[in-house]
Order: sequence, then structure tokens, then C-alpha cells
Amino acid sequence: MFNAAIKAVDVVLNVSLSRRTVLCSIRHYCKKSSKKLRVSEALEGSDVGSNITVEGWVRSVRSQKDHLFVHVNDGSCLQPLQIVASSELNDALLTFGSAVEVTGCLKQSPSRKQPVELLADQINVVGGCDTLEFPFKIKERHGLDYVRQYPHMRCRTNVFSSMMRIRSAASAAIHSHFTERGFIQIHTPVITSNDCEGAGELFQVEPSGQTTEPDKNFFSVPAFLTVSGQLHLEVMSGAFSRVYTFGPTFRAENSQSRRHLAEFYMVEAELAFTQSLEDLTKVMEDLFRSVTEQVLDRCSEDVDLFHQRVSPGHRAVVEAMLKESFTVISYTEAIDILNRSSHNFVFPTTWGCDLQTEHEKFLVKHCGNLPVFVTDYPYDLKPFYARDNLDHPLHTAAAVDLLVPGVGELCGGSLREDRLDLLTARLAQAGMEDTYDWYLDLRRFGSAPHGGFGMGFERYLQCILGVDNIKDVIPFPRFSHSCQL
Ligand SMILES: NC(=O)C[C@H](N)C(=O)O
Repeated sequence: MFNAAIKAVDVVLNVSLSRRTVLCSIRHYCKKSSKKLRVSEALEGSDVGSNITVEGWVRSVRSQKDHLFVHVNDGSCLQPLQIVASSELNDALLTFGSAVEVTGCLKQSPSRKQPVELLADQINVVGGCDTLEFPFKIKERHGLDYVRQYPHMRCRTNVFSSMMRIRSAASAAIHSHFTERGFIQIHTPVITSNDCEGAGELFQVEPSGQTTEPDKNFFSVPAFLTVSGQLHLEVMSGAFSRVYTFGPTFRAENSQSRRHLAEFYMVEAELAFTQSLEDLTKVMEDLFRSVTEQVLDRCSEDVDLFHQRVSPGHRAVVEAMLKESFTVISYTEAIDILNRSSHNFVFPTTWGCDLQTEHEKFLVKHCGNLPVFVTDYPYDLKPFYARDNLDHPLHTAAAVDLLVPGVGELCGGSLREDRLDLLTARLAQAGMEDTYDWYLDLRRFGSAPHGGFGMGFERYLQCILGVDNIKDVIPFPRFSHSCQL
């Protein structure tokens, strides 16, 4: 093995003076003991001069007269590690996509393209890859539409692996954001008996092959996959004041649109002793800003890949969002703006109508292509939990949506109806008084004014990265007629 290393060095010694200077030192200074490093750790350069082993997948193989350049990536970062080896180490199995284990001496690279390179004395092909069958081709840039067809393979592409690292960093940033601000994380249940949003978009849960007769149900009551953790958070905010949850939520919406998924992740927060929508919008804006700043800071290379390749020009949009404070308009003002515009909307607007995506996107553009809070929606548009703005001349609820560039609605929240008599009346009107007796108890025993919101995590990623299709920001998208893998 050592002989092979020497040969590799000798071969490369002939290449150029700069390489000679660097590589000559291999015989004298490379520490013998070998340690395993991730590619990102190797690229940091602190192990230059050491014998190391990296494991990963081949991104490219370039064979020159006497030596071989192999790029290996293990998903820890965007940049691959360049392996330089004697062409004697070439192997028919060493192809694009194969899994390898490489041992050698880490050296500073003479090229500006990478900080270090690994002078290999051993390349082990752990798993070969039939490049003819492999869906991705070397040096080809595959579009998101193409790679989406291979949900089990797309993490091997640069763009999708960048996405997954950004997703992971954003997720960590959300947890640290709330932890730093004294919020307690609550694991709200995935299986629940409530339909928080009241929209009837529920997936019912029953063991497979069981009867659907009501008295023989597994849970005795109908049980569903959660559409929102809000009501459980409300319970917890009554003891911990500030709580949040971040997990999967489910909507049985029969949609294959670029904005909807049947399973998506939602960040939800609930705050006791919250008196106004303004208090709530501050928390929402703070969350957006701090998480985005952390993501841009921690994943700059990955984010740049998106802003340069997937959504050119989007970086300026993100920077503007971070610079300017978010606009706030009421729903009534929003309807005025829409009615005054000469734009031909598919859905006409009158006071009382729900805002459609086309309206939301128009309002964002109207406000300088910047995030905009729309507050005080018609009472009848909002679920039973939204607080009635009794003093408002029109019948509105203290509810707010945050609309953002490229996406439309990113967050939805409200002050919660905390007045027992009003809440009881509203539930009674909907025939839900008994189901929600426990919810009424929250208003009976030490009730505090409170409010909260939810932010769709995938929509958030779409927004900061400029990704058009929500299916491209989640590892395994679920939507109607699609549950591959
Ligand atoms: N926690 C929230 O306020 C989110 C809200 N329940 C929703 O699903 O849109």
C-alpha cells in the first residue's frame, strides 16, 4: 500500500513544479496513523499532513496520462474532495455514482479550485454503480422536474442534497430560535380526535383490515391524523406560557398543486398573555428573520447554489425581506387594493370572500414584493377558535396571515377566543359543544388571553430559496395519487 503511495507521488511529481513542492513533502511529513474524516472536515484543512480515510460517492472521474482525479462527496457539504491517485489505482468499478473508501495523505492543493486534496494510496470500491442504468449522468445538470421522478435517488444530486442540508439547518435554527426565547417544545400528537381547522380535510386512522363500525373502532371514537397541533398547544400554553411544536401535519386536500402537500411540516407557537395581533406579528416576523439569517449564515454555499442556479435573482428578494420591516394591512384594505386594481383575477373579490393565491401574490407585489401581514379577516371565514373583534364595525376576527413573495400565505394565526360565553355560543351554533368541552375548560380555569400561529415549513423553504414546487423541498412528497416509497 505504501509503495502505491510512493508511485502515486512519483507520477505526479512530473506534472508541475508547484505540485512537486507540495507532493515531495508526502514522504517526510505525512503522519502515518489514519483517521476517518467527513469530506467537510477534510476540506477544513486542519488535517493537512495527516493520513486520512474518507468514504463517499464518486461525483466525477478524470483520467489523465499517469494519474487519476476523482471527486468524492459524502453529503456533508456541497464541495467534493479531490482525490489524486496513480492511474494504477484505476478500476473498472470506479465510476460515477460508485461508493468508495479512500485512504491517503491530505495535502494543500496547488489549484485554487479546492483548498486540499487527498493523495490516495488506496481506493476501495465498496459498491459499484452501473452508469448506464443510473438515472443521473456525469456532468449533466438535471432539472428539478427530472430528478423528482427518482425519489429514492434524488438525494445524490447536488441541488437536492443542498436542499436537504438547508432543510436540516433551518429545522435546527427553528429549535434554537424558540429555545433561546424561553419557549418549551411540545410533542403534540399525530393522532387526534379533533378537526382543529374545521375544514373536514382529515385522514381517518384505523388499523388496516378492521371494521369501520363506530363501536368497534380501535380508539372508540373517530381518530384522525392531525391537521394542526394548535389546540394541544393551547392546553400547554395554559401552563408554560410560551410553547411551540414542529412536526408533520396532514391535510386530505385533493390537490396536486405546487403549493400543497398531503403531509407537510408545520412550526406552531402559542403564547399566553398575548393581547393584540401586533404582539403576535412581532413574534412571527422575529421567527422569519432569525431563522433566515441563521440559514444564510450556516449554509451559504448551499443557498448560493439555489440563488445562482435554481432561482437567479432571488437573493435580492431575500435580502430585501430581511432589510425592510413587514407591511401590515387589514383584510378590508386588502380587498380595497384588489378592487381598485385593473388586474383580471380569476376569482373576483368582494368583502367577505376568501383570498385566493392570485390575490395573495398580487398583494405581495403591491407592497413592493415584500412580506405583508393581512389582519382582521371576516369572522365567518375563520374557524371557531378565532377571537371575535366585537368593537369592529364589520364583523371580523382577530386573525392574521403572513403573505410572502413567490408563495402567498406562509403563516396563519389568531388571537384565540378566550371569553367563555362567546366561545360556548359559537361551538353550540356548530353543534360541537360536547366535543370541545375540554377546550371550554381552558377558559373556565385560569384562562389568559392568548394567541398563536403556524408557519408551513416547506413554504418557508420555497420562500427563501425561490423554489416553485413544494414537492422539491421535502424528502418524500405525499399528495393525492402519490405515495411512492
Ligand atoms: N397554530 C396555528 O395557529 C395554525 C393554524 N391552526 C393552522 O393550521 O393554520
